[in-house]
Amino acid sequence: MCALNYLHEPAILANLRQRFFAKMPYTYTGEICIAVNPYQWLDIYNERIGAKYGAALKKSDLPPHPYATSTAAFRGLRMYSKNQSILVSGESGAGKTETVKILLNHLAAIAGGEQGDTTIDKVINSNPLLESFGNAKTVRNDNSSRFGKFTELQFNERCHLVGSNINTYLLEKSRVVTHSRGERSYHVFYQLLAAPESLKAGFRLGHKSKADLRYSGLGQDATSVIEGISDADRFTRTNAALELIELDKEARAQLWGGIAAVLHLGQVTFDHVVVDGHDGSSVREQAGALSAAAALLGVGVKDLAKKLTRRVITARMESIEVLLSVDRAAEACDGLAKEVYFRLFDWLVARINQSTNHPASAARKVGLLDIFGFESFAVNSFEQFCINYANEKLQQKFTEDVFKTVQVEYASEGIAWSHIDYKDNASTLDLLEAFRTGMFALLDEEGVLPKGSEEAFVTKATKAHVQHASFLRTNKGSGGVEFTIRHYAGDINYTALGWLDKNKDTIQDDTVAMLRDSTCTIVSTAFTPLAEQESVAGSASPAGKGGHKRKGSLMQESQASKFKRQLHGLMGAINTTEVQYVRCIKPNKVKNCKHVTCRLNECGHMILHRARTSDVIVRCDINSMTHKLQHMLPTSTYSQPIVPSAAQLVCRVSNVAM
Ligand SMILES: Nc1ncnc2c1ncn2[C@@H]1O[C@H](COP(=O)(O)OP(=O)(O)OP(=O)(O)O)[C@@H](O)[C@H]1O
Repeated sequence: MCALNYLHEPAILANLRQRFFAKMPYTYTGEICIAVNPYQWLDIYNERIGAKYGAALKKSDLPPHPYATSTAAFRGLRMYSKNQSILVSGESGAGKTETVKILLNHLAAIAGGEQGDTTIDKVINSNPLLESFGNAKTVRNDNSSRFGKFTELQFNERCHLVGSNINTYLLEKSRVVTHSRGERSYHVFYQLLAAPESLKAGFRLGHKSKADLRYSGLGQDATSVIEGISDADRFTRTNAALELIELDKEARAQLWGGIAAVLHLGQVTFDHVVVDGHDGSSVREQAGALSAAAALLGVGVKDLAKKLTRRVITARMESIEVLLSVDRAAEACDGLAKEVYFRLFDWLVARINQSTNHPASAARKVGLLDIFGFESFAVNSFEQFCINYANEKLQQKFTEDVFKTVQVEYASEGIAWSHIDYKDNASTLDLLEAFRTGMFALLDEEGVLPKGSEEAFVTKATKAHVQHASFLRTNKGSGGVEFTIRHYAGDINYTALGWLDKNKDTIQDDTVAMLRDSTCTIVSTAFTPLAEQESVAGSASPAGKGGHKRKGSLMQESQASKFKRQLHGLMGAINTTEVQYVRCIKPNKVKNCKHVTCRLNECGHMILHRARTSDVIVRCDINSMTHKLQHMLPTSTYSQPIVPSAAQLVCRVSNVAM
């Protein structure tokens, strides 16, 4: 990119586009590797090519490739004993997860393992295993990771790969109970339902298919099948991977039992009842869904029914039971299903770590970050707020690394340089995370008030930040719960509806206690606070060696505080390392290799546009538009501007040779 005659947006786009069609998906911008998802498996990932990159003396000797990034990280490790991180970013479907796998496989190949050690196999196979539990089909990606992941690869003194430790972030809980049309829930549900009938019968799912069950059957149509993937085959693969991380038959049965229990919870329905003159609800136990869920979770059926239809409120040392309406009971049931799934996922991550994490032999580390990109939807909720906060943090790190350090270095070495103007997002971050007055703190504060509301949260935030350049109150609709944050990548309008509940998002303490006392070891461990697990580390307890922290609900940490804490931990870990960047770009929305439609936004971020095959939509500065288009596409004709605005212009360019 740096070798281009004109380094401006259209030239960057044209370069990437040309290379994409020439089957060269990778391009360097300085040290950064830009990866345009090729949407076809090119013959550029194999041992021979990997070895060539591993042995290359100079990066420029070979075409751009993520292998060069992993090689640079490995060299930093071996020659300078410096821990490394590779941060892979991009929007959903841009290719982050596949890129991380390419990097991981290459690092494993060039480092090698100790003779007879099966750790490398476990480390590599833990990826598809986690994908089964944490990935789902979405409209944007057939295998979309619904969580963030930081994998620390551990190397010994001889730089052999000896272990790994995974930290995960923000699993999308809501997907367990609902998903949009054309999407699916987590892969494991479909894998279990495609398992042999004899096995399914053991989980009381005999002759049940995905369409028969509420959680897996939502929005069923032709798109709920993933092209080229057999759920039955994947079930076998997932089981083999569970075996590889040393989960015995009993533990595997318990884990699948937990997944089946979630599906059964989705089938539980409630009837209206009157108890002592008060309205309440009771479980309609026709199809045996509740008893199946209770048996698989290892709890009493009466106890479970009670937890779903009543709530215990403690005030001034006194506990009273409140009956739940049919709607509230159904919500409690969905809440339980989400929490069980979330805790099982967390348990699995810890179990993988138990099998692969060898901190005592880890002299050095390479961290691989695969985290959700910036999100902007028609309605942006709490999840987008957290995700975009994470992206602000990473952007700050990126800015510091790329611009600040270069400037400081140049100045200290007395090299003449012209001032580089870049957007510093420190004040936006302050708005979000400041102690007491930051948006997260205000949300937490509102959440503990007896009569707290989202409207009051937005009103308080407006009062506190009315002067802040990155905060805008949006006064339209939604009962005063809208506000806008001026992020580095653009303005995002948030709707705070339901945020107080989402921020708590825990089930009742007495329900946690019931599951902690489960006769099923995995369920019981999953609901036991980490500190307690450590003192009773048993065969199904992953706490012994895992670096994964799990908190008991009794600690009542809000989701926002937990995510903030995790993110600070992540940034702390990254800050102690030398960082390499891979920026992934999605070339089109139709997930194919013959199409590219993209634009850069004001901050230089690639954004998609739906367009006809022969169209390219270009967004650029109004003043230099003509010059840029002519430079970029000299043989094409372009139409009159279709969306003029003060600062920008979007126009459609036709007749572009493919
Ligand atoms: N290097 C590659 N070669 C060929 N196809 C690829 C490559 N990278 C990604 N793909 C294709 O793109 C799809 C989406 O990639 P991937 O799952 O890595 O995206 P992602 O950025 O991790 O998305 P999400 O944020 O939704 O998890 C893959 O399932 C695969 O079909």
